Amino acid sequence: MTEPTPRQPEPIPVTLLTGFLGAGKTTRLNALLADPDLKDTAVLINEFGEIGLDHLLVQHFDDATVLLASGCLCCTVRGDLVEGLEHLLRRMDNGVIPPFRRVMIETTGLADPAPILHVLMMHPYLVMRFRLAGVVTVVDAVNGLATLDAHPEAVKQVAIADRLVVTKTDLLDTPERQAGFAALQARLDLLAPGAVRLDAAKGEATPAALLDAGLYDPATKIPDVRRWLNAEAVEAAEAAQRGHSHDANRHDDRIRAFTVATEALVPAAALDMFLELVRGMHGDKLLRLKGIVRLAEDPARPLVLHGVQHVLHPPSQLADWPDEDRRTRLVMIVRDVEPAVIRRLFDAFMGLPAPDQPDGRALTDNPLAPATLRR
Ligand SMILES: Nc1nc2c(ncn2[C@@H]2O[C@H](COP(=O)(O)OP(=O)(O)OP(=O)(O)O)[C@@H](O)[C@H]2O)c(=O)[nH]1
Repeated sequence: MTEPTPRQPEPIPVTLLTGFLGAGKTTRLNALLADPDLKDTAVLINEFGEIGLDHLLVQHFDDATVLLASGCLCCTVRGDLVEGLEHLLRRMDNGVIPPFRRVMIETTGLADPAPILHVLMMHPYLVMRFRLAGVVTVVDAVNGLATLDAHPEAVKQVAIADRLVVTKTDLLDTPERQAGFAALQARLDLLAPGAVRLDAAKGEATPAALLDAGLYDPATKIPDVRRWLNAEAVEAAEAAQRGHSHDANRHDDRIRAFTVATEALVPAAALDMFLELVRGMHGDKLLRLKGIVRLAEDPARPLVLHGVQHVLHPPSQLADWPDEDRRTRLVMIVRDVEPAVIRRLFDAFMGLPAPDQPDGRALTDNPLAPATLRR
């Protein structure tokens, strides 16, 4: 008789809380952790900010709190993060700390969030035990505009957000500040059209609104693709931007959010080649990719894609389509690359080459190209 395979525990949702220096991350974290529903949350903090976590909460979460080294940028943080997450799991699995139901990671204000997301997407063990529940970016209503102008990392933090929390709107007490805030809102529309925006001062940044930005509806555990992709908002923003000229000197004007959609079935090999090429040629410019794909080989079970720069989360398949919309839809956020270039590439791999374009010709006239693409 064969031993029953032990059931894999449900992956634990992880929320990444980011935002520029002084934007209000720790204040938000404190407010969230005060909610009784979040009492079994483990917290990883990149460094303690000036106001720190509320004293009682630090005590309360002491066993489940890991203070990461204060080295703030990219690679140095990766090892600490892996170690921090493994440490938490080990202590939970051994019964040293009570089980936690979610993890929140607060980055430093200067952090590029991509390497942190990479850990959650490609670590062979952690990827099985944790799932990304979303990126929450905090933006200061008063200083946000100047910060976006001066700091490309702040632009990136905003561009990859699933949720944007605007703080300090209570300080918009002069016409200048109000005008600055209106300009900030326009920038956020352009940079992160798919991110739901919440005003902290109006009490909108509730745990429910912030913490479950992942694919699965937390209440029903059913995938909610429409809400997760929010492709409609990205399409609407793209339409609104069409025809506008851009000042190429501004960091965020080089960022574009766009969608690629098709009714056609997508052959797995064509999708693989498309993704390989996009990651190979434009990986560092691909800030974020989310998508759902109707595979030719298995059209009834949609494939879910999620990537940040060169790194793609191992794709997963849903048991069924969650709603009537069965189109393949990809939402991409790119920097310094024209959406048209990516779209042409997608069409070329889908067997819809544009013969007047070098991209299309290179694929269709190339004797080494797969037979399905040759004319
Ligand atoms: N008026 C007002 N002040 C706020 C709000 N949110 C945060 N603050 C204040 O802004 C300052 C910075 O907030 P923090 O929560 O420390 O910001 P942070 O992003 O964690 O800062 P760093 O850790 O330095 O990156 C603190 O003095 C907060 O009290 C808000 O919505 N309104």
